[in-house]
Amino acid sequence: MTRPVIRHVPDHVEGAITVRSPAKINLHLGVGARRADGYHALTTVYHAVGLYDDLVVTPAEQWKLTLTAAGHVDTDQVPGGDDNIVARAAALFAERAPERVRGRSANVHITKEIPVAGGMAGGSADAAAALVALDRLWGLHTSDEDLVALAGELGSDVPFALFGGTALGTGRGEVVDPVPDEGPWWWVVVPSEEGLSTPEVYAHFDRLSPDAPAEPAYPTELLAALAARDAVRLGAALRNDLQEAACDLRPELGDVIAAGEAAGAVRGILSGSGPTCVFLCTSGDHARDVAATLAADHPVVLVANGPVAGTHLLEYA
Ligand SMILES: C[C@@](CO)(OP(=O)(O)O)[C@H](O)COP(=O)(O)OP(=O)(O)OC[C@H]1O[C@@H](n2ccc(N)nc2=O)[C@H](O)[C@@H]1O
Ligand SMILES: Nc1ncnc2c1ncn2[C@@H]1O[C@H](COP(=O)(O)OP(=O)(O)O)[C@@H](O)[C@H]1O
Repeated sequence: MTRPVIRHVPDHVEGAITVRSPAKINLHLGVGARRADGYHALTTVYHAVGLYDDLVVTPAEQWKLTLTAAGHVDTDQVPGGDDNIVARAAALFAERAPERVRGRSANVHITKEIPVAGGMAGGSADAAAALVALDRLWGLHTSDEDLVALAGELGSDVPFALFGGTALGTGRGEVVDPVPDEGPWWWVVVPSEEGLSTPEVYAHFDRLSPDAPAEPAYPTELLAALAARDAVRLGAALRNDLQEAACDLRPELGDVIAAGEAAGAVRGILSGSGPTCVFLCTSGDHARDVAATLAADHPVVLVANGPVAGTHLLEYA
């Protein structure tokens, strides 16, 4: 581990613990051919931005999961039972450390700001927060290395939520190496009312790109632009190999990207598998100007900066 991934979380807490996890965008999403295990080889540059989900976790006799959300979040799309990725995180601990988890449960309340099925890894953020909070609440003392490994079992994007910042993702996205990035970069975020399914976008990518290379494109110029702290250069280097497939499934996304660029953004790009579109701006004021223009035609327009911290503690009792 090149640096601690979880900031300021004590090893063990007795009462309630509130853990925060950020959304991500992909500054570079190089997608290779589908592998034998069904996943696609990726070379991606993850970037954590300031939209967050918070989990409040308290000890309880029986498991209970509740949810509240910002107005732009479609909570109907979030499963309440065993399919919720937070419940899957708890089940994974129970499977790996049955004698230590036996007899323990928790109440988990999620406060969601990250759009659901939006390509911003909101579920992954919740999973990362749950791993950290339940580990502390149940006194499991899981090492950072093991938490990252468990995160990778829950989803390809989950390890990055633990790291935050800006990082290179390889493998199927679960191998995370932090990249120096002093930022700040300013983004306008335009979610869609209806989410897009990540597997469907990857499947459509396969149809459109039957000859995708085994080795995805490497982001040499993008990493240089980050180091140079040059927004125009960074804008030109943004790349998302899933964008064509997502825009083919949802043609209106091309119009959203064009509208943001017409409003003066340095560059617009799809976030992950979409449908959220993000727009690079040169400053906070510039982002607010672009957001104000876009807000005339789009019901939800947010401003966020990055890079921000990965999963971290807000408070505990
Ligand atoms: C596209 C990306 C880009 O960062 O993000 P989102 O748009 O979902 O946020 C990720 O690759 C999504 O990661 P995540 O959402 O964790 O995916 P997983 O749960 O691991 O996998 C869900 C499904 O996505 C497809 N999948 C995922 C990762 C990958 N490298 N290749 C794939 O083909 C597979 O069909 C898999 O069954
Ligand atoms: N805690 C959770 N928050 C959001 N979605 C969840 C959660 N648990 C399970 N899901 C499921 O995961 C799917 C993908 O959600 P999400 O992580 O928000 O999007 P994306 O993969 O596009 O970044 C949702 O459609 C939902 O069915």
